[in-house]
Amino acid sequence: MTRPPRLLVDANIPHAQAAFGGYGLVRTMAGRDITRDDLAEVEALLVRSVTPVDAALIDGTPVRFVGTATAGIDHVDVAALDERGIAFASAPGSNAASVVDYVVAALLAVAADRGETLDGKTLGVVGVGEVGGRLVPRARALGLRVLVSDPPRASSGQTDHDPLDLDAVLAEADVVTLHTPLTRPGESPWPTLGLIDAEAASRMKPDAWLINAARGRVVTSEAAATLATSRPVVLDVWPNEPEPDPALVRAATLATPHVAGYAADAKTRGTAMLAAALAAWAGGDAWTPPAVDPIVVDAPDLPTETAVEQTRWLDALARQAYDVRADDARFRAAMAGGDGEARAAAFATLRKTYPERRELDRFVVRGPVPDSLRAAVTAGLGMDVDGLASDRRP
Ligand SMILES: NC(=O)c1ccc[n+]([C@@H]2O[C@H](COP(=O)([O-])OP(=O)(O)OC[C@H]3O[C@@H](n4cnc5c(N)ncnc54)[C@H](O)[C@@H]3O)[C@@H](O)[C@H]2O)c1
Ligand SMILES: O=C(O)[C@H](O)[C@H](O)COP(=O)(O)O
Repeated sequence: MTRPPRLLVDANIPHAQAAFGGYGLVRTMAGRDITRDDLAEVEALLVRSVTPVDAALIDGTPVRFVGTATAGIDHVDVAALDERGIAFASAPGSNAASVVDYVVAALLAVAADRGETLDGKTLGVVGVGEVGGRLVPRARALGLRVLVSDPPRASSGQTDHDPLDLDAVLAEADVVTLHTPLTRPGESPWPTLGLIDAEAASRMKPDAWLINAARGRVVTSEAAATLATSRPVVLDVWPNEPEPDPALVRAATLATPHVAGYAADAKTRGTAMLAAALAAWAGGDAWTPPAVDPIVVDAPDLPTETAVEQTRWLDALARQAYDVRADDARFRAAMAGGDGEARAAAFATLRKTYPERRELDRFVVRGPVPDSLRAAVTAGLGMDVDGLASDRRP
């Protein structure tokens, strides 16, 4: 009797048994701990971003399929897999809506806490793929003027966003938000490793905010630290994960442990994309994720006369669905003490035990939404304002 295929799956990939169990025996383990020895009998390896997959990991193992339930693939040596005829799949766009929610929540939180409005600010979006491309219309609906930079897309005529070069965006943006992959020199004509270094940072407006929810090393530690002394800096990703520099965590305005893409819907979508790829490769039926019900949030009972009040109102609505300040508080507390090893363990634990969060477009608003804010709620936050219309009070 031939033995069934074996699959090794990162324990942070949800629904693993339901989605992959039909293909063989599923074993799960912490992604950071996976070694070559663990793959001795494994045909399919399913990881997230914390498992470097290269020749050293897979050579001498029976692995024939590698999947990563993530958008970023900088942890996978795709050329090495190609050379060995190993099938590869990732989950492009699976968590884009979740990252956009994170950026929107952070923009509103920082503006509201500073008594500012987003209305009329210029947002510079660096990288307009799955995340950046979806962020553009949502930011515009929140009243931001948007400039974009994406040389790879510009050079292939792939964007309708009228891209500028990075310098032009840095010179004009009030907020710069990064949504590029991490690429090293030689991997791309436009490598992003250290894209925002001290020199690039010095070309930003003196009070321009920086948001990095892409990869930590797209910004140098030096640039991040310098910028954080003089303006809001929001960091979800860190140059040396899982051991971020505690001084940089303290200096950041909002600091989170690489969870921008961690909405439950996004993780489930990543699993479903890998299940579909596995079905196409091995044959079989793709897994269908369970349906989810909409969730009700209440229209805040706050004034909306001025632009600053409107930003506060939107922030109060958004944080009922996703509270980025709570993520920040948990992370800050966890990074406040202990040595590097303890902080690395805490970083992993925060991610493993991340509370259930839903994408903003799963929410329906109960109560009156002022006409002046309707577009910001529906197109900016992505929430439904009509789903409970019959419940609305005059
Ligand atoms: N924090 C998180 O939880 C999280 C979640 C998802 C993705 N990410 C990161 O964000 C990155 C972007 O995600 P995505 O889904 O939008 O990827 P994507 O591949 O769809 O888009 C990336 C875009 O960046 C552009 N780009 C490449 N080099 C550039 C450069 N030098 N300057 C400007 N633009 C450049 C590409 O042309 C592309 O349009 C991922 O590669 C991943 O590393 C982080
Ligand atoms: O690239 C991605 O998709 C994200 O960075 C991803 O959400 C990171 O989460 P991890 O794979 O580390 O669990």
